[in-house]
Amino acid sequence: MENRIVVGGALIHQGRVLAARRSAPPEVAGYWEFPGGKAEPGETQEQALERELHEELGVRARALRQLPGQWPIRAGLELRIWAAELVSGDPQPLEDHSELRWLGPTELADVDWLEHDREVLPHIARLLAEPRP
Ligand SMILES: Nc1nc2c([nH]c(=O)n2[C@H]2C[C@H](O)[C@@H](COP(=O)(O)OP(=O)(O)OP(=O)(O)O)O2)c(=O)[nH]1
Repeated sequence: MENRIVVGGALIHQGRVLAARRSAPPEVAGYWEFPGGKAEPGETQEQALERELHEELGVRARALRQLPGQWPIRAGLELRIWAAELVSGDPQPLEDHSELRWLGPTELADVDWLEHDREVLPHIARLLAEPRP
């Protein structure tokens, strides 16, 4: 069976990134992640990410680029993390999350990330340091 991709979105807005605290399932509940989910068959990663961010947070977002790294989660499931930008809306924890936090460049280590997500934090720190238009 082909690997199914889980896309996590590092949603960036005004120099901060959104972290989301999972509410389920029990093995990951309480940990912080980049909101997202599984790509459906036929969907690109960008489409999956934009759909998931709309479903989970109620916002419109645009996928920007994939960050380095890919992590097997379990058999047949692999995580990729993308940078995304907020197009419109104010993120709300509509599904899967109990809490949301915008983190600035010096706050990235302030939440208890899922272990794979922790690995992309240096890339996120660099993105947040880029000058904004
Ligand atoms: N969404 C997301 N999942 C992550 C991240 N890091 C990480 O290890 N995971 C794991 C947790 C879950 O086991 C799996 C993703 O499942 P999910 O529950 O978000 O996917 P989904 O929304 O499509 O779920 P479902 O429709 O099948 O219920 O990947 C991350 O940054 N974002």
